[in-house]
Amino acid sequence: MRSIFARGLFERQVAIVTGGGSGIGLACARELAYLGAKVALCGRRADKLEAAASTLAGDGVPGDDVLAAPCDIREPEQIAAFVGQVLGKFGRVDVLVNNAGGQFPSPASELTPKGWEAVVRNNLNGTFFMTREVARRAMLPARRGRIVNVTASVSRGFPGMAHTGAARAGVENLTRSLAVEWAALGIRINAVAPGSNIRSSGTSQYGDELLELARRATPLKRLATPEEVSRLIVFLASDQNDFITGAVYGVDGGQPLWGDIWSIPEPDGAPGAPPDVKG
Ligand SMILES: CCCCCCCCC/C=C/C(=O)SCCNC(=O)CCNC(=O)[C@H](O)C(C)(C)COP(=O)(O)OP(=O)(O)OC[C@H]1O[C@@H](n2cnc3c(N)ncnc32)[C@H](O)[C@@H]1OP(=O)(O)O
Ligand SMILES: NC(=O)C1=CN([C@@H]2O[C@H](COP(=O)(O)OP(=O)(O)OC[C@H]3O[C@@H](n4cnc5c(N)ncnc54)[C@H](OP(=O)(O)O)[C@@H]3O)[C@@H](O)[C@H]2O)C=CC1
Repeated sequence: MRSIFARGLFERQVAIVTGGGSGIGLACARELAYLGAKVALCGRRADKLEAAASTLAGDGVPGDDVLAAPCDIREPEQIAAFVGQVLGKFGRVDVLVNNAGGQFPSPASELTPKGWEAVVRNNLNGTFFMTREVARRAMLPARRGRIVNVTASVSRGFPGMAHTGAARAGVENLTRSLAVEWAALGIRINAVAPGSNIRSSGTSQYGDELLELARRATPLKRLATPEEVSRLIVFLASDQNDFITGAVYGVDGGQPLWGDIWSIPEPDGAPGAPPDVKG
């Protein structure tokens, strides 16, 4: 089953999915296209985008309904050029899924200014500049639009990846601010926060061992698929969602509610054991 939603839900609509070349973004692009949207995908690597376009063609999506073009969301000029391409080809943007993102694990004390900035630009600045560009050039003039920001489950902090935790928390707060600023202008904006327990091209970079730790730390005791994240994004991106804005939803099997998500090494010199409290 490609979608739990009725075909035609996105008929005549145009959706941008950043990071649509793989994982959760590709699952969203496939589902949106299946439901009738014309889709525009971006990412940094052309080969991933070409493979994604072939996947969509294999799904039966007409080539004219797909635009896949490189764009590094850390670069505002590239964002402006990409949005220009989308408007040139399709003439409108109804849906924006800010899914592109990523980081690298590092103890906070080892993060260099360049490394910190790279990740904040990737996850916070890129999301804001893409949103601003699409809003100004398409959604605000049309007085309609649905934006979904894909963040990460950071409500308990993100030890071992403080840069991305801070950036994702920034996106969540941005989501609330824009929801109010643009409420009267026909735009709804929400965030979806996957746990570290989604089996995707993204988490495969961290290895099976970390995924197994995440599975065990998940009350539902399994990993999820990108499609299970996509269906919530797609609902929030649809016109059927009119009354939800400024919300952040976890798709995480209850993971933030219980136990260690993963272990990070004890810092040098830290006491290895809890204090003896016997009296
Ligand atoms: C703990 C438990 C975990 C547990 C982990 C479990 C988490 C699961 C939850 C999350 C899942 C996902 O997000 S899934 C998605 C995962 N996918 C990704 O993360 C891939 C995307 N990430 C990236 O592209 C990179 O991390 C990012 C930095 C953003 C962009 O990389 P680039 O190579 O373009 O970066 P550059 O601009 O060249 O590099 C800038 C600087 O960044 C730093 N830098 C870049 N890569 C680095 C690296 N691997 N290790 C150290 N430092 C690095 C260096 O200081 C670089 O400067 P120099 O030293 O001068 O070069
Ligand atoms: N899978 C999971 O469990 C979790 C995922 N997430 C988040 O969900 C989102 C999707 O992740 P997932 O599908 O798993 O992982 P992927 O790594 O498959 O997806 C990330 C996508 O973002 C693109 N991307 C990364 N940086 C940039 C950039 N600067 N400009 C444009 N595109 C970029 C990548 O393409 P390219 O390399 O070609 O640029 C890639 O297609 C990400 O934001 C991720 O951090 C959060 C928590 C958990």
